[in-house]
Amino acid sequence: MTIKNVCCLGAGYVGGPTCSVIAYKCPNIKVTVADLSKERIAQWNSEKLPIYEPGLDKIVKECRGKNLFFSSDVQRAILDAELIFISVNTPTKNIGNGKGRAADLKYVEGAARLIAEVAKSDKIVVEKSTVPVKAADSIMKILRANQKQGISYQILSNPEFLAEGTAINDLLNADRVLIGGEETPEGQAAIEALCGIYENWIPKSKILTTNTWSSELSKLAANAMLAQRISSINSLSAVCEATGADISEVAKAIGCDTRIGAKFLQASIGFGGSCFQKDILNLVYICECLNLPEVAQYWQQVIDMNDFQKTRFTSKVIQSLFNTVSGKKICILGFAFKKNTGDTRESPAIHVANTLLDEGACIHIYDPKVEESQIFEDLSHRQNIFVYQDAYSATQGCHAIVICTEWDEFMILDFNKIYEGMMKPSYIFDGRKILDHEALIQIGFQVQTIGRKLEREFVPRSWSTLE
Ligand SMILES: NC(=O)c1ccc[n+]([C@@H]2O[C@H](COP(=O)([O-])OP(=O)(O)OC[C@H]3O[C@@H](n4cnc5c(N)ncnc54)[C@H](O)[C@@H]3O)[C@@H](O)[C@H]2O)c1
Ligand SMILES: O=c1ccn([C@@H]2O[C@H](COP(=O)(O)OP(=O)(O)O[C@H]3O[C@H](CO)[C@@H](O)[C@H](O)[C@H]3O)[C@@H](O)[C@H]2O)c(=O)[nH]1
Repeated sequence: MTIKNVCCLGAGYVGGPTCSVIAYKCPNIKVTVADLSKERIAQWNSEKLPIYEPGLDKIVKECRGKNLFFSSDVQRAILDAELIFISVNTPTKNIGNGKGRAADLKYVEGAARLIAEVAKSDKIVVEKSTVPVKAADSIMKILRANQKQGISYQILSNPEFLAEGTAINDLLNADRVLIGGEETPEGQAAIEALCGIYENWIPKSKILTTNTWSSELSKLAANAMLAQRISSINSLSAVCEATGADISEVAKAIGCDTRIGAKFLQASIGFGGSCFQKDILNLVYICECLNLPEVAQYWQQVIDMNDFQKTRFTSKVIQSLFNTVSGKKICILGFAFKKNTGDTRESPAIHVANTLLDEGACIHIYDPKVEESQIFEDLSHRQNIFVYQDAYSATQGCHAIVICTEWDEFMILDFNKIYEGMMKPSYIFDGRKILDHEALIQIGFQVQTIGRKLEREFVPRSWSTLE
């Protein structure tokens, strides 16, 4: 079966880029991205897209109106499509059973019920959202319980592995595409149909097909393993700070072992983003439900270590500033959870800002891509927050700078100029290990970073030079 008409429910960080790339690579397929939010769809149809992702603008502008459409007419999109991606949000439940841990599947269920209500022909329904193992079973039950005569459904699991900031490259050059489905002839035919879409640009050898449950679990497992590496290296960064070892040197030394590999060993202020914490909590909850408490505790440690790292870093900032930040101006450079995105979900910068505000500090914030309104919303519209449009004005008159996101532009700032405008002693806390610490110390800064002791006696610049 060759698919000619695809729709995607959910025009978010996954649905938008994924379907744009499908449209771009498959000019013969009509792709409609549909969302219940009229506002989000209007943004996708405007000059300024709702998300910032390098390379996305070009692809959307090339395909939009040709074979790529953004629509809030969800019913129409479902009616016309042969294959439907469900790419809706699956946040952590915030009420009831499993509160704070289990994935909330209300939007997935809502999408399934909508398909059941509207569909008038056979549909392949593809789980793109990250879901607990066995979620496809629930979707199938809803669809089949509401099945109209003569209509049949196949459910596939096709988790998405893109990372924000590199989404387009990840989609164009995926390490692998994973498709799980039923082991029946109909299930296999549906898998073949979805493979047919990806084969337009992904080599066959990189398209893995499995049973549905392996596919669902692999997504949670991949995120848990990636986050575990970050927590492991962050735990060692604390040992480095206490001993004089340097975490960058340690990461390089262990990463050279091809069995370990160099990626995802960047010690940091802690991982953020909408996925890692949510998906590990989900895995922990599943393990508890399966009566596997030891396995649940094992993965819970990855999150506990991340919380420890965020708290440890923020405490260091406060302690270094003579154990009080009350009334001090502190500049946070970078508010997104990583560079090259405007996304702030679970950003460690939120933790840093809130803790400093609790201690009475006045916060100056600059991020190249995060909207001012988003920062105020993330910090619950608290007092003493000032958002700037560039790093120089944000740091002016501040006692300290805290680097929370590894934006490239922070590496090439004129720190001599920044130093002149700051209160003395001037502190920099580099939570991303991106700056030239030796050069900053030469300028006169007091510098602290992750995973490396940089203790220097405080000597103001004028005392240290013989004039
Ligand atoms: N953000 C990522 O980098 C990433 C990567 C891989 C997987 N995922 C997973 O993909 C899923 C989506 O994540 P996201 O970041 O794109 O979420 P998002 O919040 O950006 O977007 C979800 C969209 O779904 C819409 N929606 C909800 N119910 C709907 C319905 N019934 N019909 C149509 N639209 C509906 C919402 O209005 C929202 O715009 C999640 O399960 C997430 O875990 C995310
Ligand atoms: O060595 C590293 C790598 C990452 N991070 C941090 O970890 C977080 C997550 O980064 P990253 O994984 O690059 O971005 P995400 O967009 O959250 O992508 C993750 O989550 C997605 C959603 O499930 C998956 O699809 C991706 O494969 C997975 O990498 C960010 O705060 C990074 O700064 C580190 O601290 N050190």
